[in-house]
Amino acid sequence: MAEVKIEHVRKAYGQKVVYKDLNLTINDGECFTLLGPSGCGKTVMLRMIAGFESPDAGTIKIGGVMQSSPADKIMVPPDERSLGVVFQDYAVWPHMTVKENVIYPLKMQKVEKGEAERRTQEAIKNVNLTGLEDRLPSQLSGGQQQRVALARALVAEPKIMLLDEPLTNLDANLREEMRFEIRALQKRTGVTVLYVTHDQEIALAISDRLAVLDQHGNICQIGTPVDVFENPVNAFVFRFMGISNMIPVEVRGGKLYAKGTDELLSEEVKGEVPENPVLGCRPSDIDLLREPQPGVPTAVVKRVNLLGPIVDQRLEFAGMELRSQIDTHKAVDGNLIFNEGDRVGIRLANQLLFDSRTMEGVIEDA
Ligand SMILES: Nc1ncnc2c1ncn2[C@@H]1O[C@H](COP(=O)(O)OP(=O)(O)OP(=O)(O)O)[C@@H](O)[C@H]1O
Repeated sequence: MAEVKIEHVRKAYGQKVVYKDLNLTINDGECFTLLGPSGCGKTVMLRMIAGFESPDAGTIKIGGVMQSSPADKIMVPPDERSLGVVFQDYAVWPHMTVKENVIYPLKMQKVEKGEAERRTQEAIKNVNLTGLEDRLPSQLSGGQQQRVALARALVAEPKIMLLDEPLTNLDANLREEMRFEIRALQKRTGVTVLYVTHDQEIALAISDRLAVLDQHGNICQIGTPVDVFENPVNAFVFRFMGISNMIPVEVRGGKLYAKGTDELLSEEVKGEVPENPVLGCRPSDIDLLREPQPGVPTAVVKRVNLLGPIVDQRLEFAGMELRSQIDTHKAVDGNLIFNEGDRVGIRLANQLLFDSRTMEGVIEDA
């Protein structure tokens, strides 16, 4: 069993409280991601689980066994926690070949030579580097070097792998390939993976479950990728999961209007209305109508960008900018690529209402 259980953990550096009361369980054999903005405390959490840092209070158990408990003066050292760790800057040794890099932890553990050889070959095979054993890191691509780091972490047969943004320095294509490979590797070996990132695309792609942290180190939501994407608990989570439009709204006579206007967004209001409601919608949730129609909100096209498979169009609506994205084929078929200055009708395909006070803290992509 390699369940990680964190209970009532507190951690501060001087005045800076990173975690007030952290509670989190990572199940045996799952790929779990911590997703949150820069500085929210992801690395601190990994370092506490790994045993590089002690919590100020609370407990951390792995497989039911206490690892950190300041009240009981328990602090199991990192090398006795059965963990594999790959950090973003956890470089492989440049003067050693792939094989020498990977076998190194087993030499340190004084594992018998034959067994060390066998396990090294297996770890190299698991990360698809067979045939490159004798190369030096300088003769490998960035992605291959990261795979060496993964193999070196795997070879010691850890119960848990802790991965801290290991793909950040790779180019987009490699990142996509590697996240698929990490996922496949995790399924093949059954190792529990805790992955840390600020990149929601990676989190959605590789996780069985993920936790979204806000900038204060609070866990806003834990769920499957589909859960979190489709049913975000607040505006922060919604905005963190992708490009978003946030429209301040108000309810009058049971209908939903853009705030301070007569632009009718919906004939009915679904669910509870928060105190300061904002409506969240993705660029793909906005349907554009070629001709403005009575009773349908109208926007003015400000900028048109063909981004290959999608057309991204910026609209001015009720004094704010909205972003619409349509599949390029559909946009061409439906005559929905506009000119700057065109007036268009808009319909919203969903209705997620949030309290605007939960919008704080997301840094929008440009
Ligand atoms: N050793 C330390 N001493 C003082 N403050 C620290 C220390 N380590 C971390 N912090 C602070 O704790 C907070 C959380 O840091 P952490 O590195 O966990 O963030 P993160 O979520 O991993 O960010 P990023 O995505 O940028 O790596 C930050 O405000 C950081 O400045």
